Amino acid sequence: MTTSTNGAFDRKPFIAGNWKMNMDHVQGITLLQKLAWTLSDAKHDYSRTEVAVFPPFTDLRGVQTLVQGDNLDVVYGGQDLSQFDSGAYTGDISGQFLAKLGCSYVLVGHSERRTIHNESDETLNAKVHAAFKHGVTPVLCAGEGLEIRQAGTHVEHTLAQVRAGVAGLTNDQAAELVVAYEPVWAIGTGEVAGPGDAQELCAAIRAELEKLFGADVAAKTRLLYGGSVKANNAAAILKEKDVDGLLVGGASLDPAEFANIVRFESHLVTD
Ligand SMILES: O=C[C@H](O)COP(=O)(O)O
Repeated sequence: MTTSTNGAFDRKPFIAGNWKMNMDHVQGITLLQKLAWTLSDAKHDYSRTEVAVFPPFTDLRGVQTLVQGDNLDVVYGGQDLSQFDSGAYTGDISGQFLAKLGCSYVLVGHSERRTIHNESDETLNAKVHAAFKHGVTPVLCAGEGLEIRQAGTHVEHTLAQVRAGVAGLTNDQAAELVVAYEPVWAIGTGEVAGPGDAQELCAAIRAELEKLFGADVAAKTRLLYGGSVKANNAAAILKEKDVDGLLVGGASLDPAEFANIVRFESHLVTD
């Protein structure tokens, strides 16, 4: 993450909490209230760092009501969407429904969807297009498992997932897209990829986007790192040039911890 001479970030930092299958709709409201109070007490500047939460589908209506009722600057999104608009797809959720609930974002291709639900690159590309069709910005997730990391093919593996996910996007869509690099071996394990690992992959993804869409587009696309992020490692990862934000799992369930991650700027050590 680099800043220009006036102290503005090249791309607006994006700190996102993925609640996964945690927090029922009552617990979710309490969590979001506590997070908003904590950030308000700390006078968090939302115009400087965007804050997003990704609750389970069943929480979204309550989150929408709280955000609207209390005028919160927190944005929110779904953890998945269907590639289809409507119809006989039992259990699936249309991007149209997410848009109607005020979702700004939707996760696409989280490793837990790729592995547990066997979602293919082709399906995920259709989901990316479905999100844009309904006016919801996709956060496309990509990253390698441990065996691929050990074999040393993690860069090519991740880039192949990204290429498949962004196929057919317009330049405007590619600029709006968010991509999250999440090495599977670092998710929920306590194993954190070092800042250098996060930078290596984010730089490679940006270079790939530049090849596909041009330098102007690639300079706008925000790239996140996710995998065992905590308040004590967030700032170091975000200091890396091509890392524009974080996708946080477990630590986003603790409002104090997550608020500290959001407030990474106060932990930045100047060289
Ligand atoms: O979506 C979030 C990532 O899967 C990271 O989860 P984690 O922070 O619990 O490792």
